[in-house]
Amino acid sequence: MSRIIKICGLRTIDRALAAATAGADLIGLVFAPSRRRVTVAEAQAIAAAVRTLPPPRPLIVGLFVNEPAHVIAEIARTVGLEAIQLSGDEPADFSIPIELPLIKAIRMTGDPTEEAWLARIAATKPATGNRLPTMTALVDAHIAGVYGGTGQQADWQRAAHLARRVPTLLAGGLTPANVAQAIAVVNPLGVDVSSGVERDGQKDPELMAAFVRAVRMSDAVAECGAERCCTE
Ligand SMILES: O=C(O)c1ccccc1N[C@@H]1O[C@H](COP(=O)(O)O)[C@@H](O)[C@H]1O
Repeated sequence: MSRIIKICGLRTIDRALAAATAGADLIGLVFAPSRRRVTVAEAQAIAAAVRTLPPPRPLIVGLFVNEPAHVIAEIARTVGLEAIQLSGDEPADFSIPIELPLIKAIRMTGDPTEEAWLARIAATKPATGNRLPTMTALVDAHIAGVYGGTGQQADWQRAAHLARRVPTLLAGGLTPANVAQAIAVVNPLGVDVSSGVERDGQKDPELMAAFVRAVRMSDAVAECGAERCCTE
C-alpha cells in the first residue's frame, strides 16, 4: 500500500516544488494564525506553479482554523485548492459550499464534537479512484490552546485504534527518523509532517526527501513482507 504523504506549511514556490520533487502526494498551505501562514496571493502563486508540474503532481490542501465556511470556499476557488483541512473547533455538521475532499484534525480529546466528526467520517463513503477519501481524519497532538504545527507527537497507540475506525492521516512530531516506527505502530492511510522537515524554521529539501524515502522504504518492507525479500 502506498501511503499518502502530506508535507504542510509550505510558504514559497521553490520549497513547494521541492516537496513535489521529494514525492509528496499532498502539500499543505496554512491560512490560519501561524508563522507558516501564507496570503491568498502567495498561495495562488504556489498553486499555479504546482499545477504546471507533470502528473502525478501533489494535490494542494488549504488548512483553516475556525474560518467561516463561505470564506474557505472563496479562498478555495480563488487559489484552486484541491482539498480542505479543518484544524479548528469546527462543529461536526460544518458544511463548506464547495465539493472538495475534507480532512479534519482530531486530537483524541474524547470531546463530543470530535466523536461526532469521527462518526461523520466513518459514515462517509470513501470516494473511489481519488487519492484522498471524501473525508479523512488527521490525528495530531493535543496541546491546549494550540491548533497544530507544534512538533509534538500524538499518542500513537490511541491513533492506531482510530486508524482502524476511519481513514486516518497521522501527524504530530513526525520526522525522517521516527516515521517508519510511527507507521509500524499506527498503520495509517498516510502521514503528515511540518516541523520535522524544517531546518531553522524553513522547509528543508533534504529533510523532505529523507522523510519521503523513509515512508516509501516502510511501504516496500510492508509490501515485501520482510526485509529479506527486499534485499533479494
Ligand atoms: O503548521 C502549522 O503552523 C499549523 C497551524 C495551525 C493548525 C495546524 C498547523 N499544522 C498542522 O499540524 C501538523 C503537524 O505539525 P508538526 O509536524 O507536528 O509540526 C501539520 O502537518 C499540519 O497539518
